[in-house]
Amino acid sequence: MVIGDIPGYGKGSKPPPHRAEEPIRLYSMRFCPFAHRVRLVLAYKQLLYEVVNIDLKDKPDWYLQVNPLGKVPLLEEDDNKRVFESTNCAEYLDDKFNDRNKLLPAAHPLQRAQQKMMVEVIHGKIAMPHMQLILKGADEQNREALAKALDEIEAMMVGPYLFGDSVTFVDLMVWPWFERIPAIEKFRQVSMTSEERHPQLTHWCKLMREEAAVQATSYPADLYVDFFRTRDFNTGLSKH
Ligand SMILES: N[C@@H](CCC(=O)N[C@@H](CS)C(=O)NCC(=O)O)C(=O)O
Repeated sequence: MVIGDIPGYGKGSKPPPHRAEEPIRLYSMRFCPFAHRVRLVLAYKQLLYEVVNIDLKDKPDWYLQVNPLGKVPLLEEDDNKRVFESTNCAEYLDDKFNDRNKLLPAAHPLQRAQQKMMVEVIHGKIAMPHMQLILKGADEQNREALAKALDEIEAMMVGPYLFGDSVTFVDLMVWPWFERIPAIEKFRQVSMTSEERHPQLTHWCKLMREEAAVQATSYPADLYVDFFRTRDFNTGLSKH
């Protein structure tokens, strides 16, 4: 697969016709961590799907009819069923294809709720406040703040995986940000994590990299670095 060369549909384009052989379509942007969540679930469930990348800087008018918010990810099935919001897409796929690699326990409403809360806490603690700041320009204070947030996440871990002894919804929903840490370290030439300080998270990252779904959806650090170089961190926009 040539990841670096898939074009995004921009203004003036026409919506591509559905392909019968891939009944699920994912509207995406190659480097979007929220879309990455959905790619992980699709791969974990071993589902066939088609990707339509949208040029978020120059969105086609037709995409605003697909998603009134104009955001990716969005799932669309051949019968025009549409689902957006990444965690909603993940839960939808998990429930619809509930005979394959279940992520959220069907019979445990409290555990389902706990997993969803854990995703929000982890994402809220690392992604927005600290990783974004370090991407804009790392300083020692930002790095220590991220390390402290990782201390708290490590303290929340229940097993070798984030919510127990096997992959769950939580692992797949937060992995996109952890996959980007080595790339951010390379881009800003900083060290954000260490095995000494976060042994359990380091071990979890190793386990996650062994997962087939992670391998099928992961990009090399250099590809992220190339993307970061094109990005305007004040507006959040990039050429992709
Ligand atoms: N809460 C949304 C966030 C999705 C999101 O922010 N996607 C970004 C790309 S990474 C986007 O579509 N940005 C374009 C825009 O906001 O117009 C989700 O979880 O799906």
